[in-house]
This record gives sequence, C-alpha cells and structure tokens, in this order.
Amino acid sequence: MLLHFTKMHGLGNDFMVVDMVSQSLRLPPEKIRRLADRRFGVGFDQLLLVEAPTNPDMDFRYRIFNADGSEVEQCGNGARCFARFVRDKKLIGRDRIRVQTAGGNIELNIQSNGEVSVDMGMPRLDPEQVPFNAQQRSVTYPLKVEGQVIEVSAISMGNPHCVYRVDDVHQAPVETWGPIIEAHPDFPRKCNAGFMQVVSTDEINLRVFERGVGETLACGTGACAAVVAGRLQGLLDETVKVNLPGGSLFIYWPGEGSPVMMTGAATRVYEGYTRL
Ligand SMILES: N[C@@H](CCC[C@H](N)C(=O)O)C(=O)O
Repeated sequence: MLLHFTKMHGLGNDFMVVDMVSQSLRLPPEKIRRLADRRFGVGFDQLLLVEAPTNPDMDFRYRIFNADGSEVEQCGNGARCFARFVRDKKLIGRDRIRVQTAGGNIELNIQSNGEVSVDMGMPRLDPEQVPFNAQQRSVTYPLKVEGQVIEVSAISMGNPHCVYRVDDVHQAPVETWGPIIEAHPDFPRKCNAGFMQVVSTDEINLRVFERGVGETLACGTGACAAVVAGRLQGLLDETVKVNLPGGSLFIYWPGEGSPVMMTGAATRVYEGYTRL
C-alpha cells in the first residue's frame, strides 16, 4: 500500500504530515519508527496526522507521534505546519483554524506573511498537571542529576517540560544530561528537557532534548515553557525572541490566566509516496 505524505519543518524540527481525512491506514509504533529512520525511511522528528474532529466545535483533530513511535499530547512547531498543510491542501477555506489535540484545544492563525501564530492555551503549573513529583507548586524545584542538585522549572504546555537555566547554551550538557532529565523518575511521563540561556529580558537562547526523539533543531512547546519559566522567575518581558539552533520564534505570555501565543515559520519541503 502507498502512503501519500508531505515533508515539512518548523525551524528544522521536521515532520511527515499525513492526511488521514482522505486516507485510511493503520500506523503501529514499529511502522512509525521505520518511517522515522533517517536512513531506512523518510526521516522525521514527529509524524503528524490530520484527522476529522471528534468534537463538533473543532475543525480538525491533530495527532502527534514522536520518532520512537510514542503518541504525545502537543507539538508547537507541528501546529504551525499543520495550519499550512490544511490550508495549502484546501481542506479548509479559513486562516483561523481550531484544532483538537490530546493536550487540549489550540487555535492556529495563518498571517499574511505566511507565518503562523498559535494560541497554545494556558501553561499548566501545578505539579500533578505536568506531571512532576512535588508536594506543592513552586517556581523552581530541586532535581538530582548525576549526583548534583540543580534547580529546574516543571511546566506542561499540554506535554511535560523541564527547563534548566544555564549560562551558555553552547556549553550546556544537552547530550549527557538531556537523556537523564528526559527519563528522570520525578517526571513520571518523562519530559522534554530545555536548556535556557537568558540573553536579555526579551531574548533567550534555547536547546531542547525532546522526549522520544533526542535533541531537535527547535521545539515550539519547549520555547513556550522556557518563556513561562523565565517570566515566573521575573527574568523576562511579555514578548520574547527565542533563538533555537534552527531559527527563532516569538513567544508572548502576559502571565498567569492567559494563554501562550507562539509565532513563527512553517515550511513545506516536498510531497511523496512511500510503501508501507
Ligand atoms: N517538537 C515539538 C514537541 C514534540 C513532542 C515532544 N517530543 C514530546 O514528547 O512531548 C514542539 O515543537 O513542540
């Protein structure tokens, strides 16, 4: 059987996007891992499925699978690509698109310059919502990593994030501590490990070791979580430029009680068919 897909990326965080409204197929985890393989398959960080909504107030259901085959709740860079995909394929005629995800409903807005703004919803800050093992909510929490105790933020953007502030992202122990933090027992559903350098009150540098993938060139939900973490620590303004290895995003978060807004590029690379 042939599967039709579109290869897209958001700042180098790359996706295989599949229209499941007009195609029907089963993609078990071992098949997803094979497709994600950069030598034996198409190669991607996440597989994004475009489905009909189960909630009549929504336009689509957006499902996300990591390269390791696990289904996850949210993906920010993927959301921007999702918007471009459904618009370019004429699956919808509007630039404002409401999407249902396992991590909550989000709203996507395609702008006249082609960039996409996403209302990513409210950050979840209570430890049980992340989920994170702590007795009570705090701005930062101690976390034991390789015999050292570091201070981190634990935030859910629909999916779990740990944000650790470093002096210089280029020197940060992303390759060594990333996998340890990702699988840390205090994050019972694992987490995406962000390493954030505050450059000024309106700019940060960020590297993210993503759950189920490894370090990616960009992570949209990671950028949102980092800005929330920085704002709660009193370090950042409402609008922050987030520099990731693959490019920059703009994140706007006025504070608690408000949703996080993310704006950035979404790029189509090519379309293809692959045999399943
Ligand atoms: N690349 C994403 C996040 C994808 C999901 C993540 N790896 C997880 O397991 O939660 C983004 O842009 O947000």
